[in-house]
Amino acid sequence: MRTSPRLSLNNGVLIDQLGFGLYKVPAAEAEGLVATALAAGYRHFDTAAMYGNETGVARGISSQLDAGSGSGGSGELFPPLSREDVFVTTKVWNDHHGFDATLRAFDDSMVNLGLDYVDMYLIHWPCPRRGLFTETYRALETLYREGRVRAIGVSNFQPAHLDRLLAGAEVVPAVNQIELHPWLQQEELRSKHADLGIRTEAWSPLGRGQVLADPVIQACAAEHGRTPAQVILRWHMQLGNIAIPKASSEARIRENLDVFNFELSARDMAAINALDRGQRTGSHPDNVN
Ligand SMILES: NC(=O)C1=CN([C@@H]2O[C@H](COP(=O)(O)OP(=O)(O)OC[C@H]3O[C@@H](n4cnc5c(N)ncnc54)[C@H](OP(=O)(O)O)[C@@H]3O)[C@@H](O)[C@H]2O)C=CC1
Ligand SMILES: O=C(O)C(=O)[C@@H](O)[C@H](O)C(=O)CO
Repeated sequence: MRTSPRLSLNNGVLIDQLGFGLYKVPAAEAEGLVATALAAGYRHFDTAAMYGNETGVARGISSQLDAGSGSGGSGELFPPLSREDVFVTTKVWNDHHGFDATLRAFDDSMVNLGLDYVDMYLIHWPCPRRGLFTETYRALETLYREGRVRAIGVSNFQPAHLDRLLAGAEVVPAVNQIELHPWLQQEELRSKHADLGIRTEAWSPLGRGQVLADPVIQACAAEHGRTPAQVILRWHMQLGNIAIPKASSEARIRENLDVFNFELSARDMAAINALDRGQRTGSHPDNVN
């Protein structure tokens, strides 16, 4: 059964607020991890052409389609999982910017994923020096109008990139997927997204694991009898972010989804909000081309 609540995107499409990220997961391992995550209750998967694992993600999903979607081995019977229950995001990589190249990249991703449609297609990075993201986005709008993708959006867009995109766009991006965790809280972007009706999606929501050691997070976890990962993911949920943590073991996969039965107080939220130090674990979007 689905565990995460769903949020409505700006076109009414629903997305699970907590999904599963697949960066640096080899295709052969993706199959097993996706199957494990589905059995645990995840229904939202974040991949990309650049991750090289779309075929493994597809195999993991199809291994569970029409199978009982058990949520914990209790022997209960659940309805079979169908394609419509699963939300799959993939992304066009930087070397396929441009209208025709993006349409070709999308076709390749569809073949890899073996799907009739993709739930969400994103521009992975704006690549400002290539100067092609508006043209790339026109290809996404075409795919959206053709019904091949249910929602389109961007990733790693800075405020100026969004302004430039929106000046010529017909479809407001459904999400901007950005690096976001307690050490990099992206307040300016979050408030711009809220004004524009764009959902904020947090990549590296655990700061690639680095933020787990933060003493404030550790103290909060001890106080609630939770793990540091659960505290950080709960913080994301209470802020209204979509978050896509990656994990490599069944125990962590389940732990990260088990965040919907406790609440951080206003004091906890304020203490975590005070941890922002503008610290990236990945590249600055202006430097990726
Ligand atoms: N659009 C973009 O440009 C980007 C998108 N992404 C997306 O975001 C996803 C998540 O980001 P990612 O960079 O993977 O980083 P995360 O913040 O999700 O952290 C993942 C790291 O935390 C560890 N971890 C996960 N859960 C736990 C836990 N419960 N306890 C202890 N350690 C834990 C993992 O270890 P282990 O794996 O060993 O379990 C891994 O080392 C990616 O997989 C990808 O889908 C990421 C980067 C850029
Ligand atoms: O994971 C992704 O989707 C990425 O694009 C990156 O992790 C990226 O390659 C990066 O952060 C490099 O610093």
